[in-house]
Amino acid sequence: MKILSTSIEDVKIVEPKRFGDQRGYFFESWHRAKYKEAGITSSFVQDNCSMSRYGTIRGLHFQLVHPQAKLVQVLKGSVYDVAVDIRVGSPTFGQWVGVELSEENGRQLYIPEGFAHGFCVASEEAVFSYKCSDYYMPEDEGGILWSDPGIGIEWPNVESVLSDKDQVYPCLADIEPSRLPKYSGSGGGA
Ligand SMILES: Cc1cn([C@H]2C[C@H](O)[C@@H](COP(=O)(O)OP(=O)(O)O[C@H]3O[C@H](C)C(=O)[C@H](O)[C@H]3O)O2)c(=O)[nH]c1=O
Repeated sequence: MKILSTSIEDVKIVEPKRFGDQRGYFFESWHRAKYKEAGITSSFVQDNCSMSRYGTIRGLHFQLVHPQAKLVQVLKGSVYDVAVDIRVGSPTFGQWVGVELSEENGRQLYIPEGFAHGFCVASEEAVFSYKCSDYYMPEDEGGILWSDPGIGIEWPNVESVLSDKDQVYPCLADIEPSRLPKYSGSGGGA
């Protein structure tokens, strides 16, 4: 397994070792001891899976009181995956990381607590699978507009297919700081 840094400390790209043979391929998608040794110490409690068609954008979502660190990957297809640092007080507050995740590149992205997360589907369909370090709490969910000009995410040029709620989230600058997670120093789970 390889761990790659990104422009935001604590957001890591993980490249699990893939074993290919005449049947196809195998890789370990999670291994607590090996990931801990690599600095990813979150204890995940919920796995999610979604399938989305070309052009879908899901996000930017976060939970406030029950923040979720995530280990995300694409099992089929390809997405442009984005993590935005929304931790009040963070030196990289408002900055974002975008990474292509695909079945082909086999990459995972580790996103610590305190980030807004979203992705855009660049293939005909994408099956997106991820681990969360806290349970889904709909009443605790917040969101930021995917096209927030103050963040300036460079999404790939695709039609944007969004849920009703994802179309009306506020921009980061319009959210009360008390409604955003707080920065508690680097190493938030990574
Ligand atoms: C997230 C979630 C959703 N649901 C139910 C609630 C809705 O009836 C349905 C679809 O939910 P939603 O439209 O919020 O799904 P996404 O837009 O894929 O949300 C996710 O999108 C971005 C990319 C994320 O990182 C979050 O994990 C999550 O917010 O699944 C559940 O039952 N459990 C869950 O954990």
